Parts: sequence; C-alpha cells; structure tokens
Amino acid sequence: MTRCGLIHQLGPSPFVGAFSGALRRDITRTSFNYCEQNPLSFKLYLSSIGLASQSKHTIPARWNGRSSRVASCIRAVSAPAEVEKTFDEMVMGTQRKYYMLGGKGGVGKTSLAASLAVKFANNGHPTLVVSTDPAHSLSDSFAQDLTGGMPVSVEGPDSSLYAMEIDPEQARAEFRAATSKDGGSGVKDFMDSMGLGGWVEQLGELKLGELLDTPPPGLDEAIAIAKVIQFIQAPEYSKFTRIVFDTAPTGHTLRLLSLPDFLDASIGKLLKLKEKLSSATAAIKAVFGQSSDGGDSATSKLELLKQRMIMVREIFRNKESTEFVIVTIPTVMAISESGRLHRSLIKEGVPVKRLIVNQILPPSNTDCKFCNIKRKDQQRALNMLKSDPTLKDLHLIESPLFDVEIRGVPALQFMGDRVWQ
Ligand SMILES: Nc1ncnc2c1ncn2[C@@H]1O[C@H](COP(=O)(O)OP(=O)(O)OP(=O)(O)O)[C@@H](O)[C@H]1O
Repeated sequence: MTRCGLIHQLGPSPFVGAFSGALRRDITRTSFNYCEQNPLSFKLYLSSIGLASQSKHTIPARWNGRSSRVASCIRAVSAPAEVEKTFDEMVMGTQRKYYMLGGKGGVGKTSLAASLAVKFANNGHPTLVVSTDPAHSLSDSFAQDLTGGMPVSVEGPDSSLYAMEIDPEQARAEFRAATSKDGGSGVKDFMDSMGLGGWVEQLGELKLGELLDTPPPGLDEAIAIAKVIQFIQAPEYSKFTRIVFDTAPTGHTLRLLSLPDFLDASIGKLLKLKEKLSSATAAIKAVFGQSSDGGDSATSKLELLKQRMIMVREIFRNKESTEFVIVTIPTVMAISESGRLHRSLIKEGVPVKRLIVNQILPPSNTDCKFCNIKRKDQQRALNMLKSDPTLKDLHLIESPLFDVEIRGVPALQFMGDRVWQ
C-alpha cells in the first residue's frame, strides 16, 4: 500500500490534519510518533476509524510490525482498560518517567529494578538505573563494575542503558564541603570573633551543627537522589526517558520521603540568615577597607541544593511522571511491612499502583515435602495480602523464585520478560 493509500484507509478524522503535513515524509512513522506523543488524541483518532477499544488483534498487522515500542503504544491506546497496569502502560510515551522500587531488605529490589531497566532499554527507551542503597548490589546484579558515582554504560540491551551507584559517603562529603565553609562552623567562628553573640544564638537555634555533624537518617539517600537530579539535568544525560531507582530498604526510604521538607526548611532558614549576615559582614569589611563583593559560592551551592531537594520532593509526588513499586516476598512479616510502607507512601502523597510479590515457588509435579509445605505457607501469606485493606487494591505482579541466581544482562532480560508483562 502506498503512503497516500494508508491515509485514505485511515479515513477522515479531526486528527488527519496532524498527519497530512507529513504526507511527503513517512506518514506511517508520523502516526506512530503521534501515538506516543499524544496518546489521548491518537486514541480518539482510532476511535473515529472504529479501532479503539477493540481487541489488539484487530489492529492492522502492519502497525504492529513497526517496532515493539510503537506496537506497545498502539496496543495501549486501543485497549485502555486492559492496559492500565501492564508493561505497555509503563513503556508508553517518550516523556521522562521515574520508577522507584522499594521494600524490605533482601526481597529482590535490585534484581527487579535492573530487570525493569533492561526491559525499558530493549523497548527503545534510553534508560538509567540508579542505586541509592548504601549497600550497593547493582554491580553484582549486572556482573559489571558500576562504582565511581558516574553513569556507566551497560553492554547488551538494544537501546542505551546506563547504571550508576551513588556513593552516599562521597555525596555527604560534598554537601559538607558546600555548607561548612561559611555556612556552619565557619560563620559561627567568624561571628564569635566579632563578638556578635546574638547572631550565634540564632545559628544555634537552626541546629546547623547537628545537621552537619550528625545527619538525620535518610540524609545520605536524599543527597544521593539530589545528585541524580543534577546528572539528569546535564545535557549529555538529558536523553534518558526512563529512570529506575533501586532504593534503600524500607526504613531508609520512609525517612527519606520526609527529609526534603526538613532540609528545605533548614536550608531556607540558613539562606535567610546568611542574607542578613552578608550585609553585616559588608559593613564590617568596609571598616577594614576590604571589598564586600567576591561572590558567595557556598550560598549559591546551598541554594542549588535546596532547589534540587524541592525537585526531589516534587518528583516523588508527581502522579504523571513517578511510580513507586513496592517489592515484597510471600511471608507474613514482609507483607505486614509492605502494608506499613504503602500507608506511609499514601501519607506522603507518593503514587503507588503496583505490588510485586517476588520469589513465589512455582508449581511442581514432584512430591517434595519441603516444597509443598513452603508453597502452602506462601499461599497463606498471599491470602493475607489479598485481604489486606491497604494492599488489596494494588495491581499484583507475581514473580517466581528462579532456580538460578539472576546475574548479568541475559538473566535480567529473562527475569524481566517473565515479570514485567
Ligand atoms: N525471583 C528470584 N529468584 C531467584 N533469586 C532471586 C529472585 N529475586 C532475587 N533473587 C536473589 O536474591 C538475592 C537478593 O536479591 P536483591 O539483591 O535483588 O535483593 P534486594 O532487595 O535488592 O537486597 P538489599 O535490600 O540487600 O539491597 C540475590 O542473590 C538475587 O539474585
């Protein structure tokens, strides 16, 4: 069929205008791009030609054959009710999306985050997977050295996949360097030496020393995430359309969620105080005949950090761009903790739709007594999950216990194809 033939077959629609401008180019490709960029309009278009809400099998075969990503898009818009919580929905669109995987220690967060990242990359999304867990295992999962705090290219997937382990210690050292110079003890010493006790009291009220010397739990991870934001704002990393976070175990993640507010307030107060101080120091410097300008790099660094913290908080709560996926295993203890995690995420306004139960024993015909008891035990935990008021409405993804360790891209791809459907 010719390209013009295709547009005739598509038939009249309010959206034909959007396609017709591209007639001399590749109309088919344009329609596919249009599907990704304007899914709702494209859905209306499909509806106008009688294809929306029909089975995906009625979508013309040539549309499905373009690439897995556009096929996903077309399937997604043509069967919205089925697709809402499937992988098609996760992969649809070229706007940047963040997926945060979190749960109790050892349940499989890293393996599932890495397998999701591989699947996104294999579906055409330039993807970055980041570990903010101080006890990194992303390098082990990819069987590749990812240390160094910079995105490292992962070999294997169809589109570019980068992975990055943030070193929280190093991130905190950078934070301290930015703040201690003249925002913490430096300012305090200076004001002491000038005999300006009133200012020192105000500094004391801000508890800056405490913030810098004994950081609250979760600060490391907040700074680590702020660092990721810094990376993805740089032009060379702006290409990533999917960013997957392998987060630290539950407790840390929960504290992290309330931290941006805390830091935002503290840093905001500090900046206000520093504004007042800078006019005081200007006056004092003038007495000594020194120039009052010369920049204040610590203040601008703090301002930058504050902006990033605000961005972190906004990203965590943005329903359009972010989803927190709870990972658990079929045990009563893990499921109870997942319930608490979900309640806290709701309280913090973090969007959650999916719950993965990992390491489910697959059915077997053999008469293994241990396996049968274990399977019944897991079933009890699964029943508890299905009747838990906070968890039962989440979309449940069951992930089997694999008989081999999941390490390296081929194994992660295998896991991803089994879990993310
Ligand atoms: N479905 C599975 N089948 C078989 N092995 C699995 C499965 N999921 C995870 N594992 C294995 O369990 C171990 C722990 O997994 P992983 O490191 O992904 O968990 P985690 O939640 O990230 O742990 P931590 O909280 O310590 O960071 C790894 O050896 C991993 O290969």
